[in-house]
Amino acid sequence: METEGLTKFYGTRRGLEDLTLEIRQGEVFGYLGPNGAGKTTTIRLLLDVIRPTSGRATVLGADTRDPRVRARIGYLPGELALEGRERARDYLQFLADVRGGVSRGRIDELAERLDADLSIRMGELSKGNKQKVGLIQAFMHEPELLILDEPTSGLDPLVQQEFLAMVREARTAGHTILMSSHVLAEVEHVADRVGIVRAGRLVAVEDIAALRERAVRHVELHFDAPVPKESFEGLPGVRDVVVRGASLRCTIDGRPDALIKAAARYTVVHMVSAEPDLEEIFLTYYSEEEGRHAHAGA
Ligand SMILES: Nc1ncnc2c1ncn2[C@@H]1O[C@H](COP(=O)(O)OP(=O)(O)OP(=O)(O)O)[C@@H](O)[C@H]1O
Repeated sequence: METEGLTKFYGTRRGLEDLTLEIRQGEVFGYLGPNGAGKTTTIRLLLDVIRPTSGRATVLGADTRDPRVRARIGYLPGELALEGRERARDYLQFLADVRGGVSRGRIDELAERLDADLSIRMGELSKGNKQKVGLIQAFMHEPELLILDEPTSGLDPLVQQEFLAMVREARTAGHTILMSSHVLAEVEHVADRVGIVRAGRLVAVEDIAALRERAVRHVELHFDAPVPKESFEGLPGVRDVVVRGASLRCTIDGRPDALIKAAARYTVVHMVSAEPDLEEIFLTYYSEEEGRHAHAGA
């Protein structure tokens, strides 16, 4: 998937401006931004639901306007309009018959994995069940490209885990996944890269692994005897050092290497290291001036 200078104005209102982005085959790309940032606008442009004011986009090697490309995409819209008296299973079966390419038993298999009740009438589905039906129709034909707008909204944590497993399986099959969210935590365990969009502009594209390496980490070390604070002060990437007797607390920016090597001179009896807080770095993108973090060659 590739866009070049992709721009959409709704009258004078900016939806998306000058998006140049490439998403590689077989990668999971997290598309992040607060409400109104332009995520849905981007997705609608990729699906040719709306047409750009300027710029261009290709998906699966074809122009977005090529009608043949749509069948190779699985799409979960942000707001699903599922209504009526038809039962969810009949609706999904109808879609499967129209689209083709859905193997026998696939709908039931996905429903079981997501714990979806397909006997319910569409108009009576809860928000969570609606989302599950939306996911089933997006995944059922095992599309080469999955475009998922806020896929985890309304799902409980267990179902979210199952959904992430489905995303990983799609990646293993060589498929490409673009998923939007306004929360990094929803995508960080599965995405290879994230793009951050704000007020209609892409402000950063980051490798999740690189982001994790730069992330802030809070660490606690317990020794078998009191340690001198001086041994730990001024170490590269180590700050906020507090020593109380045989315990040390500090914050690490990025790699813990210098701290580990300094600690190795003493006897460490216990260590606590919190998960790196990616959210902390991520939020700085929102408070920075627009464009300051712009990376070329996304
Ligand atoms: N049909 C429309 N007519 C006019 N303005 C629109 C339209 N759709 C979106 N916009 C505007 O374009 C901007 C981007 O909206 P978009 O829906 O793409 O954001 P988003 O990142 O998907 O946010 P959300 O998470 O709230 O869906 C917003 O300022 C929005 O008000």
